[in-house]
Amino acid sequence: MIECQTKGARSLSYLHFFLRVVAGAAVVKSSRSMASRLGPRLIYLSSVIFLLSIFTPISESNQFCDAGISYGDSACGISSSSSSKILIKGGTVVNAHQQEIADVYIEDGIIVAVKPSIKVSDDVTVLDATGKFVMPGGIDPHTHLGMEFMGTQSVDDFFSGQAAALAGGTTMHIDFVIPVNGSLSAGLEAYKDKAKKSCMDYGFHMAITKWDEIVSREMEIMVKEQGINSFKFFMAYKGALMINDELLLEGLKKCKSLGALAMVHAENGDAVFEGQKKMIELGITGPEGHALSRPPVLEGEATARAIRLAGFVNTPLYVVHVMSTDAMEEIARARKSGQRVIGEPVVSGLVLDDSGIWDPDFTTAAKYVMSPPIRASGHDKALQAALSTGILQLVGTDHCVFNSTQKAFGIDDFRKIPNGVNGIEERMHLVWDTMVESGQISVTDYVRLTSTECARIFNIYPRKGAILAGSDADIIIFNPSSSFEITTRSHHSRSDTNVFEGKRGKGKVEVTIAGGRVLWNNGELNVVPGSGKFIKMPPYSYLFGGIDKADAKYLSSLQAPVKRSKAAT
Ligand SMILES: NC(=O)NCCC(=O)O
Ligand SMILES: [Zn+2]
Ligand SMILES: [Zn+2]
Repeated sequence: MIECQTKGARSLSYLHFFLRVVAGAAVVKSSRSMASRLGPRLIYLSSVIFLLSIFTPISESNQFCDAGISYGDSACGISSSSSSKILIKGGTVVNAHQQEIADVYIEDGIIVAVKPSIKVSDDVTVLDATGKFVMPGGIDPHTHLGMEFMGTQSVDDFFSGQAAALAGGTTMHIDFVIPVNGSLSAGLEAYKDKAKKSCMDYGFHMAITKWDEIVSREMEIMVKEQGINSFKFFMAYKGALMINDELLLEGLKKCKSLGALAMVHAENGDAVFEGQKKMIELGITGPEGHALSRPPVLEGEATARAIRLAGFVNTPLYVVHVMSTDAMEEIARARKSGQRVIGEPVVSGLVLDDSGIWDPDFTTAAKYVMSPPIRASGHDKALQAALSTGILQLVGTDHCVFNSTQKAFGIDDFRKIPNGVNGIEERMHLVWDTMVESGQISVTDYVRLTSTECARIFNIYPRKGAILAGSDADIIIFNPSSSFEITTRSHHSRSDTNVFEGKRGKGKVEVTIAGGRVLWNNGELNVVPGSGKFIKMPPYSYLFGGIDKADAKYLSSLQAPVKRSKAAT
């Protein structure tokens, strides 16, 4: 059991309790002596004290309750510490490069020391982590909170989605800004507004949905002034977000010139459109039509095309939500040839197969509709193997949740089912159980795949993704001997369904510390809207190192004179 309240926090609670008792007594006494000389003034004074004592927060969880939201039974009582000094004692501290038994001392949101036997004063909150892993909080590279998509909006916003993330051990996420009518700056303003209610740190990628001089200039502003270092190109969603090869080429060149990472949703959108028409003509209108209309070959084709175009421009490429063996093998081939390609599987693709989408119950089947689709059994295992051998580099979620009422927009036509599934709360547990418990990866690999590699790729390491002196205090305490179970009843998402319903496994995130505060502690969530920070991500991550040398070599090879003999007349 984890010790949680500091002496300071306890005495604050006692003081609060005392204040309430005194003020309450004063109200009673003054009402009894109403006829006395001081009556009206005393009534006024004591009533003010009494009201103040009622509305003075005991802990931040009161603000959480004021927001009209509660998670768990005791979220509105005295819960986690708000101390700015925390000592995590006796755990196994795991970084991507090593693990060691050590204490971790935190002050004002920053890790101050990581070493054995740290001594602290009485005002420090002490968390005993003996027998447990102390790891960097998860970083989810791929989310869509409050996303306007397919005529509706994903139900988890920057508060509920982040609260769910924290309950599952994730302390930062990177969301995709969607431009407004192609305008990046209008899109960014809209997302800054959505993110005002954040209760944990976040960053932004930016989607590119049209091309002109203004967009090109706005990309520069995003990178140089707004802390965005990655741009996503949707090769699918014809008639909505989809771009063509010409735009992709322009975008790749611009990304390279800015040191920004190009990302692709790789599916052949024209062929998907054809596939959808074919299914409807055949009378296949249910959710299974979604999977049948966009088979793995279309994901493989688009992945190969994006890789070749990025190779042609010589700029790094990040392939989001790799769902099939077809796409994964294209990435493997490119990496083997020396090309800088990052592959991101998502937790739904790693642990689920397509059986759900064939369920006879529409609500059940529709909840699995996402793009690219969750594939037939076999792809999941291949993606796990690719992750464990370094072909794929990090795990995201693509958390983009629509409830069963929204999914029912497509009851007669699978093309109208909003695409997206959950995962932000479940990723850390499912990756542990699937990959570490099965012996496919080590604990240090787990940290790399769920946190460190994301921080490196998006150029915020070691501020994020590490337990080192000077890093942000985003930390989880993970009990490998405990267990988890996923249910819609107990999850923190606003959705009324969960694609991982009923999954159980070993390991449990017992404590989540974000920004140096204990926000999740043994089933109690203690979050404050507006407390999360936007994390600026600078350009030119490690993926760009040496690109200029390769370019220079290529250019000089072009300048070698070609000797031709004069043609006979
Ligand atoms: N993946 C999905 O189905 N929905 C979210 C948008 C996207 O990433 O394509
Ligand atoms: Zn996508
Ligand atoms: Zn996505």
